[in-house]
Formats: sequence, structure tokens, C-alpha cells
Amino acid sequence: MRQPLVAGNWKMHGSRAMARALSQAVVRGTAELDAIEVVLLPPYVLIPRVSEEVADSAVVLGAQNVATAREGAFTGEISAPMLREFGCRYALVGHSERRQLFGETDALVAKRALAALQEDLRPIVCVGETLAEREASETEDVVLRQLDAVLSAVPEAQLGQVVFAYEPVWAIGTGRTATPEQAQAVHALLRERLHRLGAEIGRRARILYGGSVKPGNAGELLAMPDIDGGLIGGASLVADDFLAICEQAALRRE
Ligand SMILES: O=C(CO)COP(=O)(O)O
Repeated sequence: MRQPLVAGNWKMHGSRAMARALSQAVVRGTAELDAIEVVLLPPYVLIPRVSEEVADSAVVLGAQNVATAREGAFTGEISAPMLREFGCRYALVGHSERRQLFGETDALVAKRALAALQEDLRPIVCVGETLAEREASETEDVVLRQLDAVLSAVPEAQLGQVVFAYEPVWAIGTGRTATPEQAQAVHALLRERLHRLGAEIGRRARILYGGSVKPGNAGELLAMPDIDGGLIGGASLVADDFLAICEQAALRRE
């Protein structure tokens, strides 16, 4: 059985005071939820603060991106060894905002995933189509192209460390969620592709859904057979909402 994972992507939100209060609330509220893995993805500068708050808990820390190199002349980038030193275990790569607003290509995303793995940082690889691509019936081509770019770069032995996330761009921050059936169809497609690399890889890979997940829709999404957790944006900034989603994910396991 795959352990459900709920990750809160804070995006570019927060302050030291907010990070402290929100992490404390998440630590307290998830203390009994040992069936699931809970990951917080604060902005880089808040990582040390969140790290202190989650230190004695099961809550895991991650970053929203990671550099392709270990060190060097890469102004504005943060490397995997730096993130590890500050307690991160995960890093998002290929979030649609990085792809769309900052021009990150499939090749760059694959390099970031590889750089993370080399430092024992688990990449959460995001894929997803835009509304125009969905309406042009290109969803399958787009998500498989994005997935294949990473699969072809990562050694098979390390694929078990990778988490995948399907985030349809049209559902992010819009209040418009994919229906559970729409999401399940893409998750099944991604899993089938992973399965081709090995039955065990397909069976064990965790594939999260993201895009306007809220307490009110999390249960039906997480009830789908190939949805193994959530990548939560807006609702992860509200402790009660995030905790309610974590509770729904814990039910999936039982
Ligand atoms: O992009 C997301 C998480 O990475 C989803 O954001 P929202 O939950 O705000 O739609």
C-alpha cells in the first residue's frame, strides 16, 4: 500500500510569524495522523524557521525548487546540499508556475530532479496541461511528454525516490477542480507509464493531485484508486483547511 502524502505548497506567501504559527498548528494537528506523510514547502527564506518548528515531529520539510548544480555562479538559485543542510527532504520540480512564468523547460526540470536525487532529496515532479491543451485534446501527450523527460534522465534504481504530482494548470488557484474522474484518468495514465518501467515501480509510485483542493472536495479526490495524496496551494495557508485535508487523506489509508 502506498502511504498517502499531503504537501502544502505555500508558494510566495508568509512571514516569520506566520510560518511559526502555521507550522506549529500543523505539527499539533497531525500528531496523531501517523498513517500519512505531511510535507511543508515554504519559501526558501522561511525554511530555517519551519525547520525549527517541525524538528521534533513527523512533519517533513521541503523546498519549492532546487538548482541543477551543487554550487557555483548561479545567482538566485539554491542547491540541493544547501536544502539538505537546512533539513529538507523533498523539493518540488517543474511546478507549472515555474514552467509558465519562468520558462522552465522539460529538460531543465529533468536536470533539477536528477540534482535533487544525487543529494538524497526527493523530487516531487509536477506535470499538467493548460486549458488550451485540454480543449485541444492534448492532455495525454503533454503530461506524458513532461513525465518522460524526467523518466529518461533518472536512473531506474532511483525512481522509487520520486513522487509525482498531476496539477492541471486550469485548476490551480482558480477554484475550478478537476472532477475525481478527470483526475483519476490522468493518474491512471501516468501510473501505466511508470508500470511499463517495472511492475514494482508502477505499483509503488505515489502520484499526488493538485489544483484547488479544499476540505470540501478532498475526500472524493482522495477516494480515487490512483490518487495517493494532495499538493495543496491556497488551502495549505489556512491551518484548519490543511488539517481537514490531512484527515481525509488519513481515512484513505484505513
Ligand atoms: O499549485 C498548487 C499546489 O502546488 C495548487 O494550488 P491551489 O491549491 O491554490 O489551486
